[in-house]
Amino acid sequence: MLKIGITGNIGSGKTTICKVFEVLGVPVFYADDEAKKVMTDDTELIAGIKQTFGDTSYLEDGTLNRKHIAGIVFNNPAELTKLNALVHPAVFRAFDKWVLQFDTTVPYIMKEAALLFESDSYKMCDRSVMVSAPLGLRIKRVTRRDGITAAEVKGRNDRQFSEEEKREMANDLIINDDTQLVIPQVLALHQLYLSLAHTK
Ligand SMILES: CC(C)(COP(=O)(O)OP(=O)(O)OC[C@H]1O[C@@H](n2cnc3c(N)ncnc32)[C@H](O)[C@@H]1O)[C@@H](O)C(=O)NCCC(=O)NCCS
Ligand SMILES: Nc1ncnc2c1ncn2[C@@H]1O[C@H](COP(=O)(O)OP(=O)(O)OP(=O)(O)O)[C@@H](O)[C@H]1O
Repeated sequence: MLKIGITGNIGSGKTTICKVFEVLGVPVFYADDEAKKVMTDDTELIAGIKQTFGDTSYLEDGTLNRKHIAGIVFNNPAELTKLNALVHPAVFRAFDKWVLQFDTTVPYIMKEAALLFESDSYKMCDRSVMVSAPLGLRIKRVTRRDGITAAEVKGRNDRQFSEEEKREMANDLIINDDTQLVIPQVLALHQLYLSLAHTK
């Protein structure tokens, strides 16, 4: 079974594109969602987060105070490094466990992660694909989707590898810039991954 990492900077459209792969029957692991899950389920991790970012990191109902944490980490690279060091190992463990449920009847699975390259998790994949879109369009999408400011989106984007670096590192590319059709690009890659899986 082939493991394909799919990434892209904030607002590139990687989740949207993964939904298309899912329609084609491809199982997808969403690392960003899993990060949120472990941060509210894993008691050791919760204790570590409270110790590092304060008790206000969680709301009274036990949910993550995302605004509080985002306010700290996206304004201070050293704090972001601490958060990543706490959360990423738990997400890696969850992925290793998730992958075990698939047998050889599944030709390939995908791991969707904003930080596939930054966190080195691409090294656990056989191949990678990057979803690319210009910054202006990504800012427009995320301000609309999340109700955060353009400056906040830019701040997060600045904490990620550049579009150019990611394009260089990825094996494959999907352009999601509102000018090129996405579905034909996904179908072409799906055929490629099926053929690679059969020759693996
Ligand atoms: C700081 C948190 C609480 C903010 O939550 P919020 O709901 O506002 O954002 P969300 O998690 O949906 O992320 C939205 C986008 O922000 C960017 N982003 C998130 N985490 C990071 C990070 N550690 N470094 C750089 N960019 C990031 C990504 O492009 C992501 O897709 C949250 O992002 C978080 O816990 N991040 C740490 C875990 C992590 O690294 N997740 C991403 C990969 S596993
Ligand atoms: N080709 C497209 N056409 C129209 N809207 C799109 C397209 N691609 C993405 N979007 C919209 O842009 C927003 C961002 O897309 P999506 O959530 O898939 O990006 P992402 O890369 O997963 O973002 P993040 O890194 O912030 O989690 C969503 O509201 C989505 O519906």
